[in-house]
Amino acid sequence: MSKIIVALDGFSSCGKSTTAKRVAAKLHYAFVDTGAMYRAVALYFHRNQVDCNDLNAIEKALEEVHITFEFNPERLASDTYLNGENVENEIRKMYISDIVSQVSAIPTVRHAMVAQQQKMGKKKGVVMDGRDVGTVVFPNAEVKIFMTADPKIRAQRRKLELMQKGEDLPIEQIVENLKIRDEIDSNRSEGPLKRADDAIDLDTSYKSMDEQVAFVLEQVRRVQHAGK
Ligand SMILES: Nc1ncnc2c1ncn2[C@@H]1O[C@H](COP(=O)(O)OP(=O)(O)OP(=O)(O)O)[C@@H](O)[C@H]1O
Ligand SMILES: Nc1ccn([C@@H]2O[C@H](COP(=O)(O)O)[C@@H](O)[C@H]2O)c(=O)n1
Repeated sequence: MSKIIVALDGFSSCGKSTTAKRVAAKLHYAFVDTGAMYRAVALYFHRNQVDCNDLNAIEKALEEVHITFEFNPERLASDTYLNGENVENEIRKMYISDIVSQVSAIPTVRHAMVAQQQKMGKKKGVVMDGRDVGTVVFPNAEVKIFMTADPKIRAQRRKLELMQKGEDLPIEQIVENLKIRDEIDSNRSEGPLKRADDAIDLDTSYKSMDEQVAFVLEQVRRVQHAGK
């Protein structure tokens, strides 16, 4: 069976990454969490006080940012590394969620990340999740899914996840963060969050994780059988 590209885009906290991870494992494909890349850049900018309005400083900083993924056998998933440091936990914290959309809206940042993502998917056999995978990174991806979910359900799921990681935040703060991020992500000039015309919709509000994964796998099988 020839390898394809599976693009999962959509709003924050709809279940893109967890679904993509499981689909990739089932297909023996690579999984790329593009959000983790933007979060790692945001962490670097935060730590080094990079001025988001200073193009020279941004370009210089991006030369210093090296993002890699390494499989963690304890989590059975890949951890994100920034210049050799495991930043997987740090980039998921709320202070990064609060700044990442400002950083990811900078065109120079997007150009650098998109180029890396395109390299990662060059040989196909990849499941990639994000906001612009089916529109900008791989407009010819064989399977494109656009994920949505009720904002209250998304916030509740994220609250539970953060609690499990030791961050107990009021639901209102999480709702606000998701709302602001979706707004900035949808309205930026470069690579905005947008449903590709040929994407298939998946509303995860009342779906189980298994159902989500099965839905995506069904689309993959359909495309693979059609192309045989
Ligand atoms: N169908 C589901 N039922 C219950 N919980 C779910 C479901 N789908 C996803 N979740 C949970 O919701 C949370 C958010 O999921 P996930 O991180 O995959 O979303 P995402 O779309 O990748 O978010 P983001 O874009 O913010 O990274 C996770 O804790 C995940 O386990
Ligand atoms: N393709 C992408 C992926 C993500 N972003 C930005 O990163 C933020 C964090 O992403 P998560 O998937 O971890 O929530 C997101 O809010 C976007 O600002 C992006 O721009 N493009």
